[in-house]
Amino acid sequence: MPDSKMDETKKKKKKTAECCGYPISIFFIVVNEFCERFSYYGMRAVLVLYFRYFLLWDDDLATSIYHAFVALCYLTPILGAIIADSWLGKFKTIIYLSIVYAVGQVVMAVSTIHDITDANRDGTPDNFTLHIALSMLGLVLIALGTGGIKPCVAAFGGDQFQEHQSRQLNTFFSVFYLCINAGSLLSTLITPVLRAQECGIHTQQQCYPLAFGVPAALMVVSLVVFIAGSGMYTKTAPEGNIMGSVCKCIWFALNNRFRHRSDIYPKREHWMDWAEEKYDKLLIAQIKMVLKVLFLYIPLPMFWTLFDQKGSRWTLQATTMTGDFGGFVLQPDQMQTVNPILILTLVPIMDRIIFPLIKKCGLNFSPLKRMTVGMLFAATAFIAAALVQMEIDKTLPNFPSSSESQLKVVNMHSESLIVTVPSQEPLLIGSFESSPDYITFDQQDIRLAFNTTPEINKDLSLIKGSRQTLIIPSEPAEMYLKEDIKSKPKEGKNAVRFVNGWTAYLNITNLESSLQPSETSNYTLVSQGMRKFTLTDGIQSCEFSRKFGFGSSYTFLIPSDLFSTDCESIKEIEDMQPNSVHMALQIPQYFLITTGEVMFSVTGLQFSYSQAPKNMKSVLQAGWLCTNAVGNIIVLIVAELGKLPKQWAEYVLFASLLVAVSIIFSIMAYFYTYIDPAEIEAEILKQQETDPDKKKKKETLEMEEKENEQEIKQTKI
Ligand SMILES: CC(C)C[C@H](NC(=O)CN)C(=O)O
Repeated sequence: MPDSKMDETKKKKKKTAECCGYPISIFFIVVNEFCERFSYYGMRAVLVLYFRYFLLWDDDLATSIYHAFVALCYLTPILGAIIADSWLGKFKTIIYLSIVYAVGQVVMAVSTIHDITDANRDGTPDNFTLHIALSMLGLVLIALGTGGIKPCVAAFGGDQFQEHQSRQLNTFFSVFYLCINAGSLLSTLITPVLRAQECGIHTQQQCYPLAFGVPAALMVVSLVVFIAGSGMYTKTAPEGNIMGSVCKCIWFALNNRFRHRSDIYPKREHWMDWAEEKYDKLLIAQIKMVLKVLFLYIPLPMFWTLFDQKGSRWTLQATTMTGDFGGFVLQPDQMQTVNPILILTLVPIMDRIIFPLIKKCGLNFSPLKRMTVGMLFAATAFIAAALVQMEIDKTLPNFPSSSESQLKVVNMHSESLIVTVPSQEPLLIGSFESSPDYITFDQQDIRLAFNTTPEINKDLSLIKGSRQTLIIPSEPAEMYLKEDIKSKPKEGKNAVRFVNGWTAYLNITNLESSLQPSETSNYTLVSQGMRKFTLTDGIQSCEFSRKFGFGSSYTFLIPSDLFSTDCESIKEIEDMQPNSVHMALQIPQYFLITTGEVMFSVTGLQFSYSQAPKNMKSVLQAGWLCTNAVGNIIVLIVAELGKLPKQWAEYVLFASLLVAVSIIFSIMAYFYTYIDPAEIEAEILKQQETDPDKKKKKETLEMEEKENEQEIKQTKI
């Protein structure tokens, strides 16, 4: 860094106003971070639902676009860092990219207003292409904004501290992390509630515009708060195209090393020293510092691979559990809020009690050791998840394998029936009852015999890997097969269907269409809690209520005396038991992974700042965030490729991989020597002032280059 610029920064640093030992300016930065994270996580909380139920994408497309968006959000930091460190400086970069971000959030919110294309006023958008185009544009702008400012805000916060405030600097990173999680916790709780409201101009629909609009407003607030602190910040000037210089310098070092590969040239301490002929010693030293840290980052994505499965695999696991806590009911996706809640409690405990206690015991719990322990905690969390999964597996129905088929028989006939089934004892099925459970067959084609008069023999061709129910209506000869669900219903919901034993058409609330006599409806999904169904044939009606748990499936048999018994004679057949393992069992795994996160992520954030040269702080923050993006990409790949037959086995595999990676990381960390970049930089600057060799080396190189050029010309002639 040129001396004049260093002096300028120092001069500015002297002026910063303090409160309790902290620069006042960081107040604006942490509030800005809180609002920004509220905006980001709030929008993310309802994004998949928007894809699924507004744009009507299928599950796979919705999940893939969601993960691709998250990965993009953690890849764009490198762009933001380059802009900040090389061109605009952190302050301006944060302002400009925050504007892009806010515009993105507004575009996203606009894309969710169904009325803008609902010309026929039926409550569904008429022009999906416009909504998709707007939302994709919004998401790209958001990813650019959120990712772009992310490395700059943390580093800019760090820049506000002076040399004597190193203790406060560490606390700042913890408070910064607290704000991230406070913002994420509040928005994850609030935006789903906003989404559940109904709003609209022509028709009342789920209120996505409000759920996306509030995060957009918070982003504007975040920008205003940041600008409000403008007069108080320490602003370090950008250093010119630093990334360009870094790349050229590395390229030159590699080239020069290759040109001097013969043994006659004396070895140099580091391969980057081969750039000495042309480049500043300071730049070379700075690149060495950055490369050393980036090398150390190589194993880190594995941590995020496990960490980010909270939102996917662990939430899916929660859908096979029960969330009834007596006084309140927790939905499967709400379990994720346990993470920010624990962060808010664990960060102060670690900072104020655990780490000082460890220090008091005389143990050197260095940042890299903390990160290793953090990884081990995350691995243990996955072992805990595997144990919970084993408990769940014990309660799951025995679903058919891909070569098996399963069958249940429902008798709606007025008399009991004896059914002869291949390689089974004959089944006695009472009138208006079903066979006790699904019968599993290895073959697809089976023949059933019924003791009706005359006897009926029925050849069935079952579907492999499926569960089916054979419905025997009041007229047994008209029996038919109906396909059943073969996995737990999504999102912890309950799948219900009705078989119409009433003598006329029936309309049932929540069902798509009316039911003909003897017909079986398709499944409809209902949430946990008390649910009411009104059944009517257009003349008479009655109400049927039932309390549902999580993840069950029922077939309700409607009798011929439906209205005379006021719906009370409806019979339920439990096709799938409700979940019985409690979601509270997930708390230990959340506790372990969050402890791991505090040790790994908060420390990593501090480490990336402290080990970076002054002009590359944002670049290193971006490198740190990229480890997260790579982790997310690994999740995508593993989810696609590595389908293990048992979920618990997959958890154990991930835990083992992380243990292996943490061992490698601890070895790498053992050889890492902590540095004070400012000290090294100052020393080199001092040396350079008195180095007569430098000029000579440059001259020699220039001469060599000229000679080469002449040689080339002569050869051409
Ligand atoms: C760990 C993320 C890369 C950073 C952080 N997330 C959390 O703190 C989640 N507990 C964020 O900045 O969003």
